[in-house]
Amino acid sequence: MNNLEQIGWNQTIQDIEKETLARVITVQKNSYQVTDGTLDYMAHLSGKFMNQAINPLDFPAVGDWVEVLKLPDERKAVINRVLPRASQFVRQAAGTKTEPQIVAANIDTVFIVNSLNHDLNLRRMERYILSTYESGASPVIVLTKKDECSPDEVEEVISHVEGIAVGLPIIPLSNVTKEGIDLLMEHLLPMRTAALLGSSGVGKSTLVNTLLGKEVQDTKDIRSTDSKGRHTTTHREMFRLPNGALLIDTPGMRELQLWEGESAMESAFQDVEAFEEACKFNDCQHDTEPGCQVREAIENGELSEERFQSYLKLQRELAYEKRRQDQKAQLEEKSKWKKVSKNQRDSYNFRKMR
Ligand SMILES: Nc1nc2c(ncn2[C@@H]2O[C@H](COP(=O)(O)OP(=O)(O)OP(=O)(O)O)[C@@H](O)[C@H]2O)c(=O)[nH]1
Ligand SMILES: [Zn+2]
Repeated sequence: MNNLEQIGWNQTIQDIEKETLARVITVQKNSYQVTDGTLDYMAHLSGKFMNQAINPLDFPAVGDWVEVLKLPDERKAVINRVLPRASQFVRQAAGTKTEPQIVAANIDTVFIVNSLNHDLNLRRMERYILSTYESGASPVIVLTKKDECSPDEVEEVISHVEGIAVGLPIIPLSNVTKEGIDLLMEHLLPMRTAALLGSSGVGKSTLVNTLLGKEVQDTKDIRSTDSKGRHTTTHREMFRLPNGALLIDTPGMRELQLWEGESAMESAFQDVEAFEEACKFNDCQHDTEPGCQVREAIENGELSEERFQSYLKLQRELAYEKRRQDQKAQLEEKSKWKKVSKNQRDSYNFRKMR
């Protein structure tokens, strides 16, 4: 097996020398850790890269394929280029700036992890499904802690989840008894990349350990008895499973917010949009209009009021985001024209002076 195949490379690209390719496994501020499938390297961005990168999305993220210059003796590398991405998770950077930030790249499947035994938040799950579709990856719903529930309880949770995760695989499992892990493995194929998404405490780190068959990710239990400062060492964010599948578990995925998602809404809310399309009037507000299929679906129980409200709320948020982005684009356009016209003035003044 070629060493790049070990980190998910399954294509041939003629214009790159294979030896110079690596995959980003950890990002910490301006320092990167990359792997060529055999060795890990500490990497930084080359001057050439810095000169070309203008957009925050140009910078490498966990899962990115990068073209590097390797210094094998020192286990160091210089990143020259980020290869085009098959998928990308984007979130807004912290603070008030309307700036996108890339969380992870080249993910094929996202495991949306929830615990079966408490705090099942369907609205949050809808958001995760939406974010996953937005990124270009496929969602799979994972329900942990099956060992703590009776079969009836498991069935009940699944029936709730089925109502919102339309057509998606739903996998109940236990990290304790390992029941259901084999079903999860069907979505962890060699050379493909999966990532974990879900709230704190649902069992993501435990799942990583289960899948790797060893303790690599600290779990809650351990962390609480932990002395301070132990986590200053680099925390790996991408793992290779024994079968060759790759698994991304990055803290960035836990703070996702919505960013551009109109087409994703269609996928995540197919059921609601189908009712909407059937309304008698094109501009139906789903309020008191005659022939409103949305209201009818809610009344006869085909659609839950909560899901419809959640759909409206997410739509409003997306509209708000879009306005903010448009505003920002307008401002940028303005300042660009200011610069252009200043240049024109300058050259005009220059001609006059001659
Ligand atoms: N009974 C049972 N407990 C589990 C299972 N999976 C995880 N746990 C426990 O749940 C707690 C939280 O698990 P973690 O793996 O730390 O959760 P996490 O999602 O990684 O949490 P963060 O790191 O805060 O995001 C730990 O005490 C685990 O031992 C399971 O399938 N069954
Ligand atoms: Zn209607």
